[in-house]
Amino acid sequence: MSEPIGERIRRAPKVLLHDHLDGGLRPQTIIDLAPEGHVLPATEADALRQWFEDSASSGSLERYLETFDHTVAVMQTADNLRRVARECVEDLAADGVVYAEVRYAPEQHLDGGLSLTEVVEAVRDGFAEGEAAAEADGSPITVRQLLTAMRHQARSMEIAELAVGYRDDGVVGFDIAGAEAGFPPTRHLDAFEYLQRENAHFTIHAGEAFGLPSIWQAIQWCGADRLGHGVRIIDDVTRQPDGSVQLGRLASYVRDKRIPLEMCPSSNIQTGAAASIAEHPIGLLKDLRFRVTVNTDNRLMSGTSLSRELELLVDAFGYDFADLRWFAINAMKSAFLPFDERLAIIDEVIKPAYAVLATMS
Ligand SMILES: O=c1[nH]cnc2c1ncn2[C@@H]1O[C@H](CO)[C@@H](O)[C@H]1O
Ligand SMILES: [Zn+2]
Repeated sequence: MSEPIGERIRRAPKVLLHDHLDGGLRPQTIIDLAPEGHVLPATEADALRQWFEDSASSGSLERYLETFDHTVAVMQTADNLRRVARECVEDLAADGVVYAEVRYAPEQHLDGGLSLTEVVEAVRDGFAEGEAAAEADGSPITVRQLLTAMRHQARSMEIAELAVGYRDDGVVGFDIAGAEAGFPPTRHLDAFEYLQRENAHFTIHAGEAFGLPSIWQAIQWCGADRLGHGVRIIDDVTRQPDGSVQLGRLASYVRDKRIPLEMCPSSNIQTGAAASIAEHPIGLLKDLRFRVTVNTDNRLMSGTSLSRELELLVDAFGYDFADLRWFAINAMKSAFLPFDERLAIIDEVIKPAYAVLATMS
């Protein structure tokens, strides 16, 4: 009997560039670690899991982000951060992810008295523990940190400096996240200019809850290497009555320069950035050969995994393992890991595994 498609997708090596540490906790861990006096919306794991998914599905990014109060609250000590980081790596490895960049905002983890460097080191240690456990378990994975600054706050320069300070110690890049409307990327221009002078890498959440101006600023003012979501680039793509497709100047630039789009289908449906998986712009953008990658965003809030996101796309667009290989290689090419390490994963892990999978389809 042939193996179910979902199981084959899970076993295929996958690459994840956009996953929030504070958006991927196990419900039981939240219950275990909730501090005295913090009232959770549910005290049983399945009910809590459901609450996150329901509450994050309002159609508004702002309301979606409110759910993070309950995850960030349990990530305020070094022990807790280490556990959450270790479990994150274990969960990704079990899902067949071989390389991941996991992001979080260090400035949101200081309420228990930790310093910014203590936060980064606790996550680093948890990732290392998770990598060791996955290796022992026969599912090796490499995980690196992206440090996020919250776009409504004013600590981006400090967080950019932190990212550069830890660039040889598990941190490969920088990001800004949070409510997009009203908080344009140029608000943090000094941080982006600093990172460019330091030859450092960064991605920017843009084109999710706000449209083309946000994407344009992220690329042309701030110099983003990648776009977090970037889904609204579709507003600069026009289908003519004869069925042909025309790209505007910005969309052309993004495609010509091979700027990676970190697309997160389920998350986009929950925040209203896309109507359904079948109508998600990823279908057309992939056909047009944009540098598309597939991501989870927040596994807890979306009740998802990278395998599940891919399976949804397989169902909606009829993708096969050649397409999944293309996504994995696109993502690995777009990673902030040094080139030689990226190449090693592509040549030694991804290509051999998909060569076997292709013969099975
Ligand atoms: O899709 C998103 N768009 C914008 N911000 C987000 C998204 N998902 C999570 N965060 C924000 O990023 C912080 C650090 O991980 C989270 O606390 C959340 O506020
Ligand atoms: Zn995100």
